[in-house]
Amino acid sequence: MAKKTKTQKSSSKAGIFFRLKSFFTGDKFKYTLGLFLFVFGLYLLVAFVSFLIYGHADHSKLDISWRELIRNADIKVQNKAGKTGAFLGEMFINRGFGISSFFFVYLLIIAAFDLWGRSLVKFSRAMLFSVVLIFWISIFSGLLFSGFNVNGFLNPGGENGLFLANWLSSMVGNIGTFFVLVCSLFLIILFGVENFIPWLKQFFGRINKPKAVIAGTNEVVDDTPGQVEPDDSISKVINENDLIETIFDPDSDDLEIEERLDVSGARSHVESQLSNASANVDEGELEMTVEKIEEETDEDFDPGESQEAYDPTLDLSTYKFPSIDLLDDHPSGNAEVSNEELISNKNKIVETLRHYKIEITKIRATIGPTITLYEIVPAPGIRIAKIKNLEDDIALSLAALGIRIIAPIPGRGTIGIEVPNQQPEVVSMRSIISSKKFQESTADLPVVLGKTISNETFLIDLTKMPHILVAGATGQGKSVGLNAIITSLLYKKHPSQLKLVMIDPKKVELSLYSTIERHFLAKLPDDEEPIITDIQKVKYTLNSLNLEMDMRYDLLKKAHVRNIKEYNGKFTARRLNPEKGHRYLPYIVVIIDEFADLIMTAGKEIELPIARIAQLARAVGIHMIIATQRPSINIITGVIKANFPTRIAFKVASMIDSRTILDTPGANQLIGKGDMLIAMGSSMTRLQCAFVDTPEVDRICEHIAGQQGYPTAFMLPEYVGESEGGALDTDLNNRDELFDDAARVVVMNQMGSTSMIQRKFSIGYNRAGRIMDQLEAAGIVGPSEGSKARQVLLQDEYSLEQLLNSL
Ligand SMILES: Nc1ncnc2c1ncn2[C@@H]1O[C@H](COP(=O)(O)OP(=O)(O)OP(=O)(O)O)[C@@H](O)[C@H]1O
Repeated sequence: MAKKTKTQKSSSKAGIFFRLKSFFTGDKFKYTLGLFLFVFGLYLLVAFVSFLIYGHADHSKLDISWRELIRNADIKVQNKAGKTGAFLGEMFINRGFGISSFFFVYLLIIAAFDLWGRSLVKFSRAMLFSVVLIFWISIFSGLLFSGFNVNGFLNPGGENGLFLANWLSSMVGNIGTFFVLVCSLFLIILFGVENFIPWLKQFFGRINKPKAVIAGTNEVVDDTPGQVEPDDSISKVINENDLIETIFDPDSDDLEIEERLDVSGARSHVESQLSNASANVDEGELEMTVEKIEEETDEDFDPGESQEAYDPTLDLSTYKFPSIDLLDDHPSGNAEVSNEELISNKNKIVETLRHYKIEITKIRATIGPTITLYEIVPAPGIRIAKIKNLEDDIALSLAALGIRIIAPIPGRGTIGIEVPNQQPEVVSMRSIISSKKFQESTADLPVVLGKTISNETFLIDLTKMPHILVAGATGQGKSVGLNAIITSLLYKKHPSQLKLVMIDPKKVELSLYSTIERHFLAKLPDDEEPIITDIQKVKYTLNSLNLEMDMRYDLLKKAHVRNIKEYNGKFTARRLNPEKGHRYLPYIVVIIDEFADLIMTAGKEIELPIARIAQLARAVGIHMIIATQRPSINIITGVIKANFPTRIAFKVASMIDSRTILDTPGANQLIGKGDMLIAMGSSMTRLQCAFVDTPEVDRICEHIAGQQGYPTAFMLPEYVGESEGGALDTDLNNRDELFDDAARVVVMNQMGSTSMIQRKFSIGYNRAGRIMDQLEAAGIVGPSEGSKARQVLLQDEYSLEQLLNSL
């Protein structure tokens, strides 16, 4: 009996304790305290500002004894916060820390918002820096105003500041105190201001940047954009954005070559060279100079050097980036378009148009790697649609395939006729990897695809795309295109920064990358093959990527950041604690080569996880590139299309296919062998895709695989298929031994997240999922809400303990 009473007493004590605890950790208390701090902060602000304005007038009153001040209502002060305000101003500002006391107002207000669950800044950090700044400013002001009061009453450093300043200068002298203050200010900025170091580096980099010297001359040119006048010395050089335009007079056979020099781009002129392989050709009255543009390259470029060394790369600190020598220089020279070809094409275009009574005032040709763009300016009054309709007639008269009319060319006020060159140029991967644009790119996931019609290297940042759909009939360059994308990434990214998920139902296309498994590939824990070829495994992998995405979102939320870049920035600045589950997040690029096979076999089971990744994964650094030979509407469904804003089309069989992929005709008129169109939003660009052959890819993979790698491939979270996971253990008599602890964690954090349980207890996803189901069955959390955390149904630990006792 006595024992029972004792137990009852102790359980009622525990009850009071829990009730008190849950009151002080409960929302009501937080909101009330928050309100109190906020109002007090505002009051203090009014008191301080009034003190600065009216302190002079109130000063004499503050000498009266405090008891008298309280008792005698006739004693009035001008401070808008009354006598208390005047007193607080005197205590905080004059006797305390001077004007830096305003930081107390700041701290009160951010503390209030923190309690209301709307963190303006991280409180502990703000607190630390405020305290440091309070001391710094008060000492500085104490030193500056030592010996006199502003306005006869104000002590800007406060008594504490004055005391510390006096003490410091007695120890190290006024000069020493000044140095101490300057050094400490530097440290405050160093630790307090994000990105201060990169800014500093950039600043010193700018000061130290050597002046560039034009090759072969002694001329020194400042490397600042827009500074160089187009004088004789630079008119000989041309950068990669410059192009040679051939301007024709439509009525004569004369050919006038014009060099268009981009003055704004002149800074790169000094490093680039135009090889003036000039040839004068006499053809009757025609005199013509043919010039070849050589795009600037830097064969000595070692991508390894351009990488900023930062923490995650230290895992494999000896990793050497592939060198440019692993790539071949597929010799085909530059665009070999003869003058005869240019003139004959021009004549045929003009004649065909004349035949249909279309007069033109100007015609201009721009020679690209595989096609030449003839731009025409029609005479006034000619309808554009009329020219557009002549596509087939012009193709017939030129006896060439792949003619495309762009009417009008956006932003140029001309009509473009793209005519394939008789001898197309192969754009080697080597030439574009060594291009200045790629080398100097600061994009997070830079991808060089090839060259535009004006011989510019075309570079995209995959993080901005953010997912790409690639289509093209068989043999038109799709696989080469995918290899070009992967190669670009491998040349710029360290294994710690990038992971590739390779899905290849055709089993042959991506198999050559299996050797870089331990460096760049990601797979499911129980997968043997790093390249996923089996449909069932593809389903699991895509679902697992969804889980990875959800886990990454949880981490981003915990870190109060919006995207992977900010998250990794914070992580590398050591502002996120790995013990709390934070980790460096590599970008994940998912590559699917033959998407049609997957959709035909598994339909929605494939389409839905892909669509979900495509909709949500951009912010967490997961990007997808999916390729198909069969761009029909049952493969590229509306859902897929809506979520893949960037689409690449190699030559396709029909106009319908072109419409399916690009929403417009055009891809059916391409000439194959890497000739492609890339649509990004409303803009469309024709490119010659870079060519990278299988032996080159092999060499790159060998180079990477020969180096020290991680012990395994990057492991994606374990995913249990519905068939296996259907019989989840929700029998509460058979609870997991971590059930009680997991319940406490969930209630304490008020967050029903499986990945949180997984992290806290270092258990696999399956077990964490099972515990979550048991928590649901016990009524502790609500049902699953997809990617969102589940609702927690118990508000405090006291109710939880009661429930656990009753189970
Ligand atoms: N960018 C390019 N430059 C020059 N030639 C190219 C280019 N791309 C592809 N080719 C040529 O076309 C051939 C077929 O290319 P690729 O293997 O990429 O086609 P595909 O579209 O992937 O075909 P499939 O769908 O059957 O795999 C290559 O072997 C090469 O000879």
